Amino acid sequence: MGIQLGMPAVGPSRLPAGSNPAETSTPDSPPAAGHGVSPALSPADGLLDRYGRRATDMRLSLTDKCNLRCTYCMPAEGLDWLARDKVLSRDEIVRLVRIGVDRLGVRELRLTGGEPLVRADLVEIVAGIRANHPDLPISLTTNALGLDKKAQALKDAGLTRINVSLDSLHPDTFAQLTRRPFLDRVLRGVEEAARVGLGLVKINAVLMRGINDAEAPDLLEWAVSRGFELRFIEQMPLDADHGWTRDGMITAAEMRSLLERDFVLTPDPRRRNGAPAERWEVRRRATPDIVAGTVGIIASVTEPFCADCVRTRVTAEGKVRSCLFSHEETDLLALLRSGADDDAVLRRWQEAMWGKPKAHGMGHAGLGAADYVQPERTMSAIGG
Ligand SMILES: Nc1nc2c(ncn2[C@@H]2O[C@H](COP(=O)(O)OP(=O)(O)OP(=O)(O)O)[C@@H](O)[C@H]2O)c(=O)[nH]1
Ligand SMILES: C[S@@+](CC[C@H](N)C(=O)[O-])C[C@H]1O[C@@H](n2cnc3c(N)ncnc32)[C@H](O)[C@@H]1O
Ligand code: SF4
Ligand code: SF4
Repeated sequence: MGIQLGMPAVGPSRLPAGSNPAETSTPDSPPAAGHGVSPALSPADGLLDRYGRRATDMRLSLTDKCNLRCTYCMPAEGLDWLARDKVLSRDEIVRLVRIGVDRLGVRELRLTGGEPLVRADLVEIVAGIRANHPDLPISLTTNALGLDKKAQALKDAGLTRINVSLDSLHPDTFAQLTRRPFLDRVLRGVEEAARVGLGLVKINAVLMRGINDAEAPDLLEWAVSRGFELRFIEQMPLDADHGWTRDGMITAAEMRSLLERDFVLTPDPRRRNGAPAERWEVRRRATPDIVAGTVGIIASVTEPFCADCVRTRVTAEGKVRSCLFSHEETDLLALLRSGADDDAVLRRWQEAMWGKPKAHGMGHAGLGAADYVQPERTMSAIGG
């Protein structure tokens, strides 16, 4: 192992049995070196952090642009979009993924944004990554606008799976939440993704009090009857309008009780493996002996999963964010463009991840707590 400079062994395999230093019951301060002071890590250490977590799930934002304006994410007027030359090019993306996978232990890739489908070279990006990594799971999180025209090409290029964000099946509610009247187009995109075999299709829905919360059981019925896996998401304080409140948010517990109107939920026995979604088997009340499908609940606020976090994020500008809620970023794009070799890039990436906060961008979990400071970037600019 490459940890030197008197650093204690902190990798997961070297932790005391039964303990995880990222659990909220442990002290807020890191177990070793202060923030920014990283030990000499070898490539074999991968994307290890001070709390012993190792990131294997790379989430790469392809653009900050989007054609929707979801109220919990973007302001109505949009944002100041990045100039094209400030954004990772296809070749830079392919190279970063290669370094992550071949050198740093990345085992799955999520392409996100902004809206990844607005990138004209999306199919070429997927094909370029797939050419290097025949077995890498590559998934896309998208609002599905225009997916009906691109789904087959994406499948052919090597995309494995898709997550579509869809908060309502009612045109008016959809338009209220996204500030755009495009429900039909999104539904066409979802259907085409399923048709070409970009499955298992997952659907992401953020529940907003008084807007789409009452629709939760209908959304679930729609999803399970089509073989989709729906995930309900607690709203996080990452919106441009700073409109989030703890009381306004629909909690995971509320979500479960909303669904109980029509369904019985029982814990899914499969392992969670650090995934944001806690999964439940779904049975309709009318046919309680038949498992109709699965639902996931993503309780980032009330039931945080930071202790098992395996995610590393790279923004469209090529900056590493070790946590969704980080206040620090590490520029890899400038390094790539300076002619640096792969070793230099991977070292910088490792240093960034070593400084990963314990939870929610802080030394403890607590979205919306008195000491929580919302990051400057919105969810769309981070890469959700
Ligand atoms: N707090 C927190 N929330 C996250 C994180 N990653 C994802 N989420 C939340 O989970 C939602 C769904 O993320 P997706 O990228 O669609 O999918 P996923 O759940 O990570 O992955 P799969 O189940 O493998 O498709 C996001 O919109 C976020 O709200 C994370 O690292 N931290
Ligand atoms: C930022 S979007 C990027 C990809 C694509 N535009 C989409 O909407 O799927 C990724 C995910 O973040 C979620 N999201 C955005 N803002 C959020 C917030 N404040 N709290 C929780 N989830 C949020 C969206 O619902 C979406 O599922
Ligand atoms: S959640 Fe996705 S679709 Fe909605 S505004 Fe944000 S980036 Fe766009
Ligand atoms: S908030 Fe940060 S540490 Fe927690 S799960 Fe998300 S990215 Fe990981």
